[in-house]
Amino acid sequence: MEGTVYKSTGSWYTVKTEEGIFYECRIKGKFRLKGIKSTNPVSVGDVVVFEQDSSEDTPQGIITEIKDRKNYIIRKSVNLSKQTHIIAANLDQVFLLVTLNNPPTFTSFIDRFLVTSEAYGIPAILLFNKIDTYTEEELDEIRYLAELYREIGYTCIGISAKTTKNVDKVKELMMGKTSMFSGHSGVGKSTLVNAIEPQLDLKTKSISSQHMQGQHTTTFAEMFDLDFGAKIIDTPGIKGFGIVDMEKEEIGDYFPEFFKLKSDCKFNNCLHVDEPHCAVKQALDNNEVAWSRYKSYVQMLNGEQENYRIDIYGEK
Ligand SMILES: Nc1nc2c(ncn2[C@@H]2O[C@H](COP(=O)(O)OP(=O)(O)OP(=O)(O)O)[C@@H](O)[C@H]2O)c(=O)[nH]1
Ligand SMILES: [Zn+2]
Repeated sequence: MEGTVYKSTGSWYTVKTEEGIFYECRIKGKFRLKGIKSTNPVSVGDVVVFEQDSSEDTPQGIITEIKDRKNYIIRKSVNLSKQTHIIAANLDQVFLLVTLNNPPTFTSFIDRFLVTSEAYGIPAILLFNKIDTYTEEELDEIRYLAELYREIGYTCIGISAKTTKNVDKVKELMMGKTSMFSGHSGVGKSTLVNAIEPQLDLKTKSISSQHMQGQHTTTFAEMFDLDFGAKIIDTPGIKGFGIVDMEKEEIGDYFPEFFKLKSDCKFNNCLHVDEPHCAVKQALDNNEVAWSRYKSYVQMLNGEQENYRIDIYGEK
């Protein structure tokens, strides 16, 4: 039988079949996954093959195979430094909630998030939340940012989770897909999920309480079916989008507007810093590339671990 993992609690996995039946499954033996040392072989969002265990009253099964993932997000395991924990797999898209203030979301954070999503291969959408609270000046800033990121190719929507302004547009984008919401604490993730599906009572609040963070508690992601034919993956206690180790030469490739120009740089391994005849720097001088983006890029390039390798889960 085949199904999708909706929940994992360490040794048991809740798997839903296409017929809509939930099975509690375990893993037989050890799964080796190419290239990643993971503390959990199977994660929420995985499509798995399992054998039904007919000896039990409640539907149970044994997972025998994991189908290839189209993508996955990870976090470093806290105590086992070389190990990673796969938080979720097979996401169709991720929404980043952004607010200008309360809390402030800086472009460096947005850019780091977008680079990570590019590296993961997960399309990202920017939701500028709390538009009901902004002054005309602040709205101008939002419009400026939205235009900047639209130009690069990212979908941007101004919303109010509180008044439900444009929440229907978010739902439209979610239909038929598996999504995740990210953003700093207080940007309105729970409020938005509530506006989208009031019946759904996410545990985000209780589990993500501050004292749990930073400890080596394992956070269990969970997938939920929404009434209008969408799925969301909730990751209690996880605010960010994880870590991707990347080489300096790769970083520029995850800035889509830089990547487009790269073939016009004189050197094919151009880092767009001091090299002569660099198309990115040229575009920057012509105001065709945003300074804030270039600044984020240089920050990430200059590598200080905290700039891009930082584990932004549970960030404060
Ligand atoms: N005015 C206004 N307030 C909002 C909006 N969205 C959320 N809020 C408020 O912002 C505060 C934080 O919202 P939450 O939904 O708890 O934020 P969160 O992102 O889930 O926060 P964490 O659970 O800490 O990650 C709450 O007081 C909400 O009522 C909005 O669109 N407009
Ligand atoms: Zn260059």
